[in-house]
Amino acid sequence: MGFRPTLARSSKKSSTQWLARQARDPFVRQRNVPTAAQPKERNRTAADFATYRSRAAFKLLEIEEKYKFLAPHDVRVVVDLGAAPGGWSQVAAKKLGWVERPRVHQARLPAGNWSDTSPYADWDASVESDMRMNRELGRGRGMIVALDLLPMSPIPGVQFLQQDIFAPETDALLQRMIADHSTSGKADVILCDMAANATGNSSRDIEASLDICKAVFAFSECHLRSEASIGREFGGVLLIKHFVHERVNRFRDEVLATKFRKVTFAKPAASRAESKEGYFLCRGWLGTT
Ligand SMILES: C[S@@+](CC[C@H](N)C(=O)[O-])C[C@H]1O[C@@H](n2cnc3c(N)ncnc32)[C@H](O)[C@@H]1O
Repeated sequence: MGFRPTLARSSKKSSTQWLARQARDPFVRQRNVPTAAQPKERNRTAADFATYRSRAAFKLLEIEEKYKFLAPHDVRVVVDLGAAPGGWSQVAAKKLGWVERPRVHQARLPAGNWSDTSPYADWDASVESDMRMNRELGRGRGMIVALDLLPMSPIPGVQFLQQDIFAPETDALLQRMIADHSTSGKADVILCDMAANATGNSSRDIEASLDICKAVFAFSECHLRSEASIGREFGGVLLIKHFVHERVNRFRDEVLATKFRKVTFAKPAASRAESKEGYFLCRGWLGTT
């Protein structure tokens, strides 16, 4: 059913603003009115809006179109942290040459207490069948390793792990997934669009954003390809969402900027102006010395 602006009149101010914003949002309009006149956001076509699962996909597309860090042919393993519902994974898989078709694959860990006894048995079987299917499909180079707390429906070229980034076993599980697709055991690109639920308390929200940035940086320290580790000219890339704040900028200056050749701030047009989110694109991981 299409969006009805009359609803806004009987609502409170905040919901009125929300409804009006939804009405202007080309991604939402496309989803609500699939057969109506097709909107365009900058150079996006209606097909683009129909293709991706989230408006977040357009943020990654914009940053990627400008900096082309997924395009190089030696980018084969991309980790997508905070991936659900899957827009960024779709973009990354496409950039690696995967084509979305009805036949899909997905590696999922067994639910329940898999970590208590022999967590890897079922999983190994699932990864093996995944890889066989990839070979049969013969499409795309490399793999996207995606993680989220929430479930995510399958995308070709994407292996998904439903898990908390902060859980102690997550690192080892992601490491196994990366190693399955990379001879060096390292990821070429790490993406993080992860966000904790906003509390409305800005210092708590900043704290949560910093916690995520620190956890993802620690993960990158172990799993991102460096110039030395891989004998390539340019080290790996980390794209990380954050809430814009001077404390986070300090983290950029004191941590990110010392470990990457170049750190660039990005605020794509697809990110709402009123949102405090921004992205750090960190290129050229120098490695740990
Ligand atoms: C903005 S959404 C990501 C949208 C995604 N990039 C896309 O294009 O569809 C942020 C995601 O981070 C996930 N998330 C938040 N905290 C997390 C955590 N501790 N571990 C794993 N995922 C988390 C949320 O479940 C949510 O799906």
